[in-house]
Amino acid sequence: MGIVVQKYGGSSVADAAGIKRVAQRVVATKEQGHDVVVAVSAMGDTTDELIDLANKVSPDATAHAREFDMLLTSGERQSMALLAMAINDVANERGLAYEARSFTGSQAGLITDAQHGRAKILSITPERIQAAIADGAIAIVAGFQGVSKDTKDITTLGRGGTDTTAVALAVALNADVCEIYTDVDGVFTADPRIVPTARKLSVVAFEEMLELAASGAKVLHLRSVEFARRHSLPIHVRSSFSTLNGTVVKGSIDAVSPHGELHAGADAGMEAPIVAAIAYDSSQAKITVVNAPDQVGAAAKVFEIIAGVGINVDMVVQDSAAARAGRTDITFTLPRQDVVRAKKALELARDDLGFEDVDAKEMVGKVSLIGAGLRTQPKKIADFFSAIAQAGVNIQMISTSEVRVSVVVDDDEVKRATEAAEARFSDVAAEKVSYGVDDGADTPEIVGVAHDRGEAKITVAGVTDEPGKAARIFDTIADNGINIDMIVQNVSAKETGRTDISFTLPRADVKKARAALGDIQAEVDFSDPVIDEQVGKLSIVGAGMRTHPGITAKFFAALAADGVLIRMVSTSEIRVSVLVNADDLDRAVRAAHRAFGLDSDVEAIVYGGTGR
Ligand SMILES: Nc1ncnc2c1ncn2[C@@H]1O[C@H](COP(=O)(O)OP(=O)(O)O)[C@@H](O)[C@H]1O
Ligand SMILES: N[C@@H](CC(=O)OP(=O)(O)O)C(=O)O
Repeated sequence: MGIVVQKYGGSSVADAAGIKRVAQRVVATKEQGHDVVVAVSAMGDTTDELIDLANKVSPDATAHAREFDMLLTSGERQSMALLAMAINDVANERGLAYEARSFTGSQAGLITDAQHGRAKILSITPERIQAAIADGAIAIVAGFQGVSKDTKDITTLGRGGTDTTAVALAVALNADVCEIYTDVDGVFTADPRIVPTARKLSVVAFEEMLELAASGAKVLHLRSVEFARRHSLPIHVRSSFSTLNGTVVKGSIDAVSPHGELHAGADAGMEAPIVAAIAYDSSQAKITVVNAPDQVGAAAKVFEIIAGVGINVDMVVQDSAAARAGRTDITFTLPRQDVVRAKKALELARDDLGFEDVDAKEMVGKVSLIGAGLRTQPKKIADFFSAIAQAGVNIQMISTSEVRVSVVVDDDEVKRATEAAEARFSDVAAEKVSYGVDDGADTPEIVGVAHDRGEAKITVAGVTDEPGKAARIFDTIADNGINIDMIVQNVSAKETGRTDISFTLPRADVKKARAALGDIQAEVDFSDPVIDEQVGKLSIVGAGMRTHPGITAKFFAALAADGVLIRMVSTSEIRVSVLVNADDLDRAVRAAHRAFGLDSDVEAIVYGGTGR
């Protein structure tokens, strides 16, 4: 039989009893005749405790990047050695003729770049693991760490990175399957700690799992899903505390995947971002509801009206404009043939909704960069914006996802923008995409709800609305190694010719972003950035939203009914994300889950972990 790679998270090896339980499981797999390789995380909350300790010793501990990584990797050294001992005890007791051997990431051949705290895997040379397997041994590999190709220093892949270690090893060793063992029975329709009535999903497509992971469902590390998708390796997420089958992550939501291969060039590194295609679509229109009251339920009403006339919206952006307290603009794109009907329906409701105007632009188009690993490597996104800016094309709207970055531009500029992007990414070709994929009647509206408490929002207000400004801002952010998440560029304040650009980013990067923006403030010319750290992000995800109209309306109405104010909206093809006040987040997650009929009658079991 073939190789099985298993990953055990911190919650599965939280104490001595947990380690012994996992050892039994590993041996049981070996006894079934498989070669077994295990990636293991640090015990329980050890990594958090090490971080707390470092912060007590040194006020700016992360600034000592090399030593910080050296410290954190010690957590995995403990658990790998202890697990190997426990397995060897089980083997001795049973008179089995094999042993377990532990290896650090470096010994396992995990070669990374030199970015401490967020190193990317460049290659894996697993000779020692292969030799151990050839000896009949069980190899235990320390999670979330490697060694830099250039500096030879020890690096970490980022929090939660052991999932990525496991998947990368599975790919390098040509394993049959990668099993991720955790403290819940699989991937659920929402975090079972927040929504006890969440249901376990039996299968999830890669793109849906990417969006869930990118939106905060920490059951899988985002990069592990990206890795598995590139190499078509199924991941089985299951509990180490039960014998139930879990969730298999596999397959694509598209019968036809984006053309171009999802493989990077030879030396690009195993996690290098890939641009598979530039896609364009000139059949779009755009509507802005100008100066709507910024209050609970306003966005819901807009999309209820649109859904009421059977129109399916595509991109949606909303941001509470910093300059006009109490007012907001809501912009969305829709098929061109529906624009007159949508405008009429909205105008009939003007008094009820209290907005100032409906601004309809019939002739817009969308240009998209499609690929892999885009969000965790922001340089490609910045490159895309700058190619379009250099062609003199103004970006009117932006939406980003794990697998796609889209911009809306004037219809007569679609060609120029597409050609510029194609030239920048010269090894890919452009394709016209058609929407309205036939998913079949039984596709669920959404597969799940995810939330994220780790983000902050920055608004750069008063930016001159001309080509190149967004590119310059995001270039600077990318140069500082900050991954941006939601990006909303408002089309507001027509009279001033200035626009607001808001984005969300990991809260831990706020300081760095503030400094980076300070450096270009005079040159790009914008007001002081407004920073809000008391926010939470809520996302609904599912391929079904491409074909079921009214998903946005239903989502927003559920939030409004629970009194949740929507602070910012951004969408991708298969996700709608909103930013809400941090205090509203848990309530909002439950309201959305209920509204889409995802609640189950039985309570989900959380076997361990502290949820930290
Ligand atoms: N959609 C989801 N499905 C399952 N678990 C989720 C989901 N979203 C968030 N989680 C959380 O992910 C946790 C498992 O991830 P993590 O704490 O990193 O575990 P481990 O210690 O195994 O690495 C679960 O306990 C659960 O609270
Ligand atoms: N111990 C590391 C790596 C990891 O992947 O942990 P876990 O599998 O317990 O989420 C962390 O806490 O980030």
